[in-house]
Amino acid sequence: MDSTEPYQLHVFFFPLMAQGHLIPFVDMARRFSSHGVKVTIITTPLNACLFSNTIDRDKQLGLDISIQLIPFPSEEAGLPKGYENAGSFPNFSAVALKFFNGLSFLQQPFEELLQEHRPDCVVADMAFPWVTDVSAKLGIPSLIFHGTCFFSLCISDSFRRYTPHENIKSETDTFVVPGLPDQIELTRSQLSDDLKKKTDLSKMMERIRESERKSFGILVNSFYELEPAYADHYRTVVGRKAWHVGPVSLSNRNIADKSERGNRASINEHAWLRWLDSKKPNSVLYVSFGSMARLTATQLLEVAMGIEASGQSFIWVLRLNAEDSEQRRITEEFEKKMEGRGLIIRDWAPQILFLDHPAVGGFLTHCGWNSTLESISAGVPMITWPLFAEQFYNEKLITQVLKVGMSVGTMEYQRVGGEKALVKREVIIKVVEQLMGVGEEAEQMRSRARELKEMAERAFEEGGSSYADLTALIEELRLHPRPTV
Ligand SMILES: O=c1ccn([C@@H]2O[C@H](COP(=O)(O)OP(=O)(O)O[C@H]3O[C@H](CO)[C@@H](O)[C@H](O)[C@H]3O)[C@@H](O)[C@H]2O)c(=O)[nH]1
Repeated sequence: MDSTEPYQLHVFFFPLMAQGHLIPFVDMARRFSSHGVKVTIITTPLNACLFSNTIDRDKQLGLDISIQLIPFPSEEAGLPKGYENAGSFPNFSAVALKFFNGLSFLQQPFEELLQEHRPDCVVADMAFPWVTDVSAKLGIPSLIFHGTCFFSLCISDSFRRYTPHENIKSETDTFVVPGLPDQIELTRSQLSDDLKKKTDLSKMMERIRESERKSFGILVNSFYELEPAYADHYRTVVGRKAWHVGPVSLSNRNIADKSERGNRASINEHAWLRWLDSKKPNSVLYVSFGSMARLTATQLLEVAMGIEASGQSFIWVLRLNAEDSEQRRITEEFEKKMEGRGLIIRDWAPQILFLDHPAVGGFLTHCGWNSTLESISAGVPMITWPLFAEQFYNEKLITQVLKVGMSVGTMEYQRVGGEKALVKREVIIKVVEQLMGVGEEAEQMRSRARELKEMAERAFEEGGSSYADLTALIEELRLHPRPTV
């Protein structure tokens, strides 16, 4: 190598096997690679199939990026063969503990890869808290990725620090989350059980925090201008070193990468594009609950009836339970009735292409952070319907801080795959009409959403805050002592 050339860093990326984590991880890895870093993504065979075409295209463009496979420990974890991704299980709640416990079996193959390749840095999902120690043994710095925004990381920190929820008797009384830049209120009913009592998952969260403290820092898929008060709060009050590198979905520049992102879409591109092209700007509502959630038959019916009565054109991405004939019947009948006015997509949609289409004017979302940030990056206001994880926190950022969304008003934390709370059709009709209508509030939201889109693009481009943070991180890693051999 020419001695004037900067040293080429080698970074391992190790995502959790769940679409909400795998997708931003792959985007992030590709982003590092486009900055001249040699990148290796570590995952299991069935997860690799979900993005290997994209990586092959990057390689053809000359990027130094590759995938290293390790076996998924189905047998050791007591899980059926052929399921390697959290979103592929019909009822993830029922197997979540086995799945997370099973992740520890990945430690040995991961350690062997580290020994063999000695990368300069590891970016690991928070779900692998052992990575920090394993890497430190070899003198390799590790960065942790949570998948969510600064805002929600700050709320989680406040719960740990002040435990405000422990002094509240009622599940439905609101309380203020202490110590934050804004007055954010939640109810106990919106919190996960793992926060309210000691469970195996809450013990795992303890290990995650410990590994965070020992790590080199945190990577965040967000941009500074979106949540400046929370980015500052996280760095100064929570006290973690953090780099914001998002919105990482903007790493996908061409149609092939966008349409195959995370999976192969289950609808032909010409069919949906022709359909959306035939619609007026901002006239279509996009409805999706992410990669994990499955609504009950009763809830599906309420959504269907609500959308029908609202008179709104729509695209609805459905994730059904294969064995539930009632779900199939309801949605098939609805699909027939709505022909022309609505497009129903089963399993997987090219979400970022939909959100980017000028006809899409609103997104009914479960507030997963990726969907939220993708909607913001596309300038699309949201209807918020949080279900689980940190989605109730994200909802507050959307509706209260950024003011680019309206809530359906759900109050109850759900288990993944077992959604029970019922949002009635009347509520759906009202909020759809409000967001997609011509009122002043909706107009202001659309205008704020457009501003955020521009800010997101600027942050990601050369000269922007996310670009600068990534460049600074790469420089800092270059100065870090090389791993021990
Ligand atoms: O048909 C689909 C469905 C989903 N997606 C993509 O899949 C991702 C889904 O991620 P997200 O919106 O964050 O939802 P979940 O899959 O539910 O994500 C989990 O992980 C996130 C990151 O930690 C958390 O914010 C969520 O609460 C948690 O449920 C997004 O990139 C979507 O664009 C598609 O492309 N097509």
